Amino acid sequence: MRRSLDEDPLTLAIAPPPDETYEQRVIREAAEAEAKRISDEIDEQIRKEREAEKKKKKPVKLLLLGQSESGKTATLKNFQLTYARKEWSEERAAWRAVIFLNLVRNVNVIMGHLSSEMDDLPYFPDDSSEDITMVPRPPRALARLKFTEKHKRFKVRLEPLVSVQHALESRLGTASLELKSTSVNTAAPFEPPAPSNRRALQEFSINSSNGWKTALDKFRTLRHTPSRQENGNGNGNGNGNGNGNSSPISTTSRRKPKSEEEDIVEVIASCRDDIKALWDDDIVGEMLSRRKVRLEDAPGFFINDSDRIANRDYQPTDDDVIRARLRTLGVQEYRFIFDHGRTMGQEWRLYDVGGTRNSRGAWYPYFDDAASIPLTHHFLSHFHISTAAPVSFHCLLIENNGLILLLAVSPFDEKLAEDRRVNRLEDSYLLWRSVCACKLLSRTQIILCTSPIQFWPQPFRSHLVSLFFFLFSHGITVLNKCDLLQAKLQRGVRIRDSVPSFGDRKNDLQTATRYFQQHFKEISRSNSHVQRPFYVHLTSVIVCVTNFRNPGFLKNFLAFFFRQDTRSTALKNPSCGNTYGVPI
Ligand SMILES: Nc1nc2c(ncn2[C@@H]2O[C@H](COP(=O)(O)OP(=O)(O)OP(=O)(O)O)[C@@H](O)[C@H]2O)c(=O)[nH]1
Ligand SMILES: [Mg+2]
Repeated sequence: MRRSLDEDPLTLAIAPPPDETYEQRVIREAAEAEAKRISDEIDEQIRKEREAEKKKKKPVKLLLLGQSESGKTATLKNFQLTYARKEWSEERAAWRAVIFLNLVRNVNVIMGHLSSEMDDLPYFPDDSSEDITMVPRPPRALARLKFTEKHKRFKVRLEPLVSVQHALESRLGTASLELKSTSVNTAAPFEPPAPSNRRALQEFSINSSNGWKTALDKFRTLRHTPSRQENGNGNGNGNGNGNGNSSPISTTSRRKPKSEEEDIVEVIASCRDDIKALWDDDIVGEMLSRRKVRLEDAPGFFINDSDRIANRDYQPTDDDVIRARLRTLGVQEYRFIFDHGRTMGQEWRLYDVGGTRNSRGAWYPYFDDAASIPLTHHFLSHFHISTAAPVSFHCLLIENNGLILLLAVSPFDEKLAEDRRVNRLEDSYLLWRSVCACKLLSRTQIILCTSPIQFWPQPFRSHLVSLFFFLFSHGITVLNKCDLLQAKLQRGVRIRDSVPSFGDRKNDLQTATRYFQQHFKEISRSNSHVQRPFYVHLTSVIVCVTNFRNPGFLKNFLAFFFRQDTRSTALKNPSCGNTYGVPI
């Protein structure tokens, strides 16, 4: 049975009264129009919010690549420091152990050299399978150094730091140990793995549970859960358990973790004056220079800060954390929700990889934008590359997002830690060439950094991410490890001695950076399947300072970061790049 329209209860309810006057009708219709306007406004608002939500939800994914020690993790830390401050400050204290380890390890390196020099022996750092011919030895023609009682005392007093190093290493896990050798002898691991290098892939897993986060977590857990451990010992009090004084820390010690940590701090603090005296000692300085040991340029160098760090109350500063060195293992995924700034609420996923040659095989799956299996943290931690897993199965991470390749030019005269036969710069060239030639990446914009931005003055650091936004759209070279490069050149290290093709060019920063950039550009041009735009930007602190003397640069630099629409302007106008970049 059909009801007539007049009988519909809703229609009846909203129908105007039958005796409505003309004035009443005008008022009613105006009210209805106003209600509709408000309703439309609300709908529009909801639509906009949904759109914004959709945009916001799409995370920005960024893959950080580069050889070991090129500064990938330092770059990641810069992101975190700038845009996820809460997480950063929660984590900062846990870096104390890493910084202690970095400090102690450097002291132990000096002590190793000192002992062998005093005994007139060559020194082989750690248990590395170092080629004897590559170990720097003092020239025989020089007179023997005059060691005194003071040096003997250093040996005795700083001896406990060896055990401290081992204790810290065992706490922090594999990431705290630098790789000393590898069976992989190629810089280009991203070709689909041939049977011959599948073995290398097997050596590690893609795992988010073995990186610095986990290393730090281990340390944090130990610090925050003393009571559980203490119960086992039948004594509920963490202090004064009669284990004595600053005796060397034993890795096999069964003492409570909290007191072990206190012991570590105690030993380091008690060695403070000797560390300083050792570093300031002229004979030791002469010995290191004869042996061509430049600890100041090495990752995680903190001896100059030992007064502050070898201290019971020491708490790491932001700079300390960025300078701290802990190797990345496998592939690590980090998620940041930016907690302020223009991109507040935006989720970023950064993928930090291990850069040693034997780790690079793990990068390949991350280039694959053919498949699109969503990758979660959980998934990562259970995903292993094995000889059985076909590479095509590996999943997309980078969709239409970016990739930052960090290549250091400053170690032009250094060797890879994992393969002492390979020059670092040569490895960088090979790496860059294979990334350019990689078909999977042929349409990916690549950001080539020659080091992270960690040594920028603080005010400029906060623009790091904005810079990367810009770089995303370009595929740009950022030459950024100029602090070390310049220091090296100023000390008189000649590039041509390590890079013969550099020839008789001027041995200064500007000439060197131009030369290296040109080389990278040539490699890109001759190896890329699809030509990429190639701009060069100098971003290290030293170059920044130089550039800031140029008002044009400063104006553009600031305008670029502070104006909402500058990014698109810069994109439309390629000459913009030259204002603060270097045309080559
Ligand atoms: N002086 C100087 N030191 C840098 C620079 N970039 C990185 N470092 C230091 O070099 C060390 C290595 O940097 P990381 O960020 O750990 O290198 P990585 O690329 O993550 O290395 P892997 O994890 O082994 O692949 C750290 O102690 C950094 O503080 C730079 O531009 N100048
Ligand atoms: Mg790293």
